[in-house]
Amino acid sequence: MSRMTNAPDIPVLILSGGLGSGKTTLLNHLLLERVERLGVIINDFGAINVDAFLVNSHVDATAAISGSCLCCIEDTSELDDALTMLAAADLDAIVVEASGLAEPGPLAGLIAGSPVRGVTFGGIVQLIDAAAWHADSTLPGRENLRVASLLGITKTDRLPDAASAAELCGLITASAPNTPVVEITEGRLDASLLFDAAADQRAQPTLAAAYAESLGHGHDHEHEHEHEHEHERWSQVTVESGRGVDPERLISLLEAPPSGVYRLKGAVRVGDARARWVVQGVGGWFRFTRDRWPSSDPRTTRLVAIGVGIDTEAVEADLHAILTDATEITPDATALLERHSRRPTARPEQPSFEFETIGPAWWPDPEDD
Ligand SMILES: Nc1nc2c(ncn2[C@@H]2O[C@H](COP(=O)(O)OP(=O)(O)OP(=O)(O)O)[C@@H](O)[C@H]2O)c(=O)[nH]1
Repeated sequence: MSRMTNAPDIPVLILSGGLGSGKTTLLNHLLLERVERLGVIINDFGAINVDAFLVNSHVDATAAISGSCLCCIEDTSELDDALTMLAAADLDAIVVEASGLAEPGPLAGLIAGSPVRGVTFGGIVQLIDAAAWHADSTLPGRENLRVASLLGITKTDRLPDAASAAELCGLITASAPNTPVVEITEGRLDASLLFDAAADQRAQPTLAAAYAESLGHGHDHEHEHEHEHEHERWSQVTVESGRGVDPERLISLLEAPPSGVYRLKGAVRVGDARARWVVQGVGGWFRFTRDRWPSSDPRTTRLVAIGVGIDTEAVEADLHAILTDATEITPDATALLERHSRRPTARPEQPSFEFETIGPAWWPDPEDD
């Protein structure tokens, strides 16, 4: 349905947070709840937009921008086109899922200064991965925290105790005293908090407007990038194939990812099985869940590995080495898959299984946990 001409501007919310911090999980939760008519723009750093394939099919309207972080695109026409397309749809809100390497401030500046009619900047929800913080004590920079309208701490279930969660919350609040902080487990956020943040954002001038001003957005499409890009150190390797994967080799890759690889994600086919196997590796953990291929997808295996200082040729060879043309799955392989996976469940008390990897030095020493 197209939008009435006198309808209010659609708020555009930015969902940001480090690699694997839980953005897609939260977005899928919002889409499943179906409390609002949502449009989404999914930005992924990889050449293949794996996230676009992992976002729930209940989305009302969607656009994907791949291959770079939105915060550092020089030509904003792809973003403007996506916003123009979504602005014409009958939506309550648009969520931009930023890549895990994007900087929220400049991205907010892009949205706040966008010349597209019918949309308005609706705030930033910034996720902080408690497990990543516990592993290496790093937090997003103060500016990244302060520009957010809502801060969400994810994966507190992986912290050793409640005191660690309180310590993390205290550190965040010290950096951004005026920003509400909530815990979000397995993506379960009360959607009204998100949309209230958007409403507040519209009611008052924000840091985003200052970013828009400093970037010169709204005046022309080409702009200088003065902010430092943390992600220049990161590289990615993708594989996309009509072939399936060998379960044993896949599990071995997840258990011991190539050196420097922090994030490994995608969806794979195993033999001729009709199930889709979603692969999620973050830091020292991996998850492996079975769901269904969307009807629009011809069961294509897609994997992306992202890391620092990785030997991209070697990683590409490692990803290709798990592919196979075999259509039969042996009983042993089936048992292996079953042992490592759980069907996704709507019941919060039954989260899907997670496994700790025996990965390289990047990973926290299990003894430290
Ligand atoms: N234990 C635990 N795992 C979580 C939680 N939220 C998300 N995860 C898992 O974290 C992994 C990464 O989640 P995603 O939602 O894909 O993270 P993302 O931020 O979209 O990842 P990128 O787009 O690659 O940056 C998945 O295996 C999720 O199931 C949580 O609260 N607790």
